[in-house]
Amino acid sequence: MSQNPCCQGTHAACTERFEIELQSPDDLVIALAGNPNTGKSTVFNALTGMNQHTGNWAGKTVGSAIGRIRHEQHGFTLVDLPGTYSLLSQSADEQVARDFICFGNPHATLVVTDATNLERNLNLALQVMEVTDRVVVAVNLMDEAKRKGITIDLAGLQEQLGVPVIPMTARKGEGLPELKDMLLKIALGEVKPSPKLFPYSEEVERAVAELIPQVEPLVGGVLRPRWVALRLLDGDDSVLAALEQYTMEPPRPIRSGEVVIPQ
Ligand SMILES: Nc1nc2c(ncn2[C@@H]2O[C@H](COP(=O)(O)OP(=O)(O)OP(=O)(O)O)[C@@H](O)[C@H]2O)c(=O)[nH]1
Ligand SMILES: [Mg+2]
Repeated sequence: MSQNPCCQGTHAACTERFEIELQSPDDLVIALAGNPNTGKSTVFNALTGMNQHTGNWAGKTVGSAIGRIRHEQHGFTLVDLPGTYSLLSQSADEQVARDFICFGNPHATLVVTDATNLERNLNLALQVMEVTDRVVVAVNLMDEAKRKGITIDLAGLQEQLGVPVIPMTARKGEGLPELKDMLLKIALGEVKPSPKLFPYSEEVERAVAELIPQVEPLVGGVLRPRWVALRLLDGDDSVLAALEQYTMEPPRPIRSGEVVIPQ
């Protein structure tokens, strides 16, 4: 099974940093990201039913939900991240989403998008694709798009992004079986997406190329040097602090803050 390089120890050690307890060390961890109001929680609830609980991120007031499912004899732990427009760590929500995708070592990240607002939503998807290859884009609210007369070239989108695109109407459960199958294939490494990263201006690309050799020894093996170089050019060095925080010995997990929703 493919692992992120940050997972030098066990996979559980990675998720413990986020106070997420895996039921089994073989659990496949899936992160759910997306802009606010795109139906993330609807997808999450449709997948997990009531088999979920809320968790609090260490030292943060931001809540998240953690759910478990079984699919094709594999256990999945799903982490519903706060809705964000970007991963640029300008808010606590964005920082939580960024940190989990970067350091929580999910086996796959699902980006839920709104079919009626795709252009704006793809911004986050493109940012996630800069951090990890293991991405699925769900185009949700397909019923709303149809109602508004919006048609989406799904095959063209998939081709241009280089990652699997799954159309969904989560409210009616449409697209869920296809989504589960794709998440499993990516988590097991049977499908290896090749995100097509969009080049920045010549000037930015030149600066990135100059920075990469300096960034690589600091972050190589854990984060993508290109992505870190882009963050530093943005004036955001919080990613380096996060790197230090999450690559230290994991703290002993405290789970007393978790609220279990009765089944
Ligand atoms: N028509 C339609 N509505 C949907 C669909 N999926 C979700 N919704 C509705 O969209 C609204 C937002 O859904 P949520 O699941 O709460 O969205 P979210 O992304 O979790 O929202 P935040 O957590 O607030 O960012 C709700 O009213 C859902 O019922 C869908 O496929 N079709
Ligand atoms: Mg939600």
